[in-house]
Amino acid sequence: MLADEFGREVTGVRVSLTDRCNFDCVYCHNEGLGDTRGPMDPQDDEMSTDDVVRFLEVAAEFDVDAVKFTGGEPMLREDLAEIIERTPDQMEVSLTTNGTFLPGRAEALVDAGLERVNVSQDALDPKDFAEITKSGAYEKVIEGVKAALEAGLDPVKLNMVVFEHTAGYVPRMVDHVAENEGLQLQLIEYMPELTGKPEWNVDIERVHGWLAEQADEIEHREMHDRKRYWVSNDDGDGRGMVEIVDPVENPTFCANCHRVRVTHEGYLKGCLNRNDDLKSMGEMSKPEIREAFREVVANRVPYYGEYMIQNADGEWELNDKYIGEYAGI
Ligand SMILES: Nc1nc2c(ncn2[C@@H]2O[C@H](COP(=O)(O)OP(=O)(O)OP(=O)(O)O)[C@@H](O)[C@H]2O)c(=O)[nH]1
Ligand SMILES: C[S@@+](CC[C@H](N)C(=O)[O-])C[C@H]1O[C@@H](n2cnc3c(N)ncnc32)[C@H](O)[C@@H]1O
Ligand code: SF4
Ligand code: SF4
Repeated sequence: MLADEFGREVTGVRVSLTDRCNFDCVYCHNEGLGDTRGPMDPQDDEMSTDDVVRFLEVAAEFDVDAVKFTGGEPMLREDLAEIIERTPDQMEVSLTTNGTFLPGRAEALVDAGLERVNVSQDALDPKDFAEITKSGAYEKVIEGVKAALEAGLDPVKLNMVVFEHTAGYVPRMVDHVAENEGLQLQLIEYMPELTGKPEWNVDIERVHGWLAEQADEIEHREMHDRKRYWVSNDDGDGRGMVEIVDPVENPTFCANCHRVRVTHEGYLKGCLNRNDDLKSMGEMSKPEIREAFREVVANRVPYYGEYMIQNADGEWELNDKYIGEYAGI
């Protein structure tokens, strides 16, 4: 297994299969690569099925045991089932999707080897949903969640970004997962770095505080040291798990970051928040990909805590050490 100089072993990879999307969510960071707006048809810049599989085979050689497929909207890839089918057996396969294409396709993905799915659902109301996603596909997403549960995906996590437009929904979403078996809720701290709208920020500590009051039990997940709150519904006959993903200015989160990313164009990337460490796999052979993977892992640094450090006033700023060396400025 490969580890960086901060002792962070790389156990997972996060592969973006496309930057195309049928939604236009107001907050979207597109995995650190900007805009998803553009043509819906397959694009020449996307990794081919063979490119994705070749990379996964190399990652498996380094004992990587989990892959997350994401995007853009990964289900726009017609070859998704084939990619999953050809993913090395040792890897747990999960998918993050907006859910609209799950109806009619969830079962085939499970047959191919998909084990878990996260579906982005930021509201429980079609009007609010449309405002956030710029799409009227609310019913399709609800159908998608149902299809995922019926296909046996376990758990089905609902992803909700907590920001100005959604913060008021948190209690209803928590009840919703407590009342519906098979669902879990993942509350994602809004990342303003990549959207340029700091005014939408919500203090995630307040959400932690509220959940701590509601919870029967609190756990820590190994990945990112994320907190998980187990909450019962009002009638006491249902219980749901709520996980908080709170990476912003959180050195503990970064210290427990064990994944390398791959962009849809086949660039290896050591950190979501950085684009100055990209390494193209282009036409590389397997031995060359092995070398590139080693190099990207070796150059990984915890973003908050090393790449960005706190000054005397407690503000985060770029560590001088990386100016020029990585940041290219
Ligand atoms: N900054 C940062 N954000 C992350 C990281 N991992 C997840 N996130 C945020 O959380 C969002 C949701 O992640 P998902 O793809 O649903 O899944 P996950 O939380 O990574 O993994 P699972 O919970 O195991 O399914 C991502 O799109 C990011 O916004 C990370 O390592 N760094
Ligand atoms: C980029 S999307 C790609 C997968 C798929 N299209 C979807 O929406 O689930 C992956 C996740 O990133 C989250 N996300 C996007 N922009 C974000 C931001 N600015 N802050 C926090 N999370 C964000 C979304 O909510 C979604 O759950
Ligand atoms: S569905 Fe996912 S990729 Fe598409 S715009 Fe929304 S968050 Fe971004
Ligand atoms: S180092 Fe920190 S910001 Fe970068 S991907 Fe890992 S957890 Fe996210």
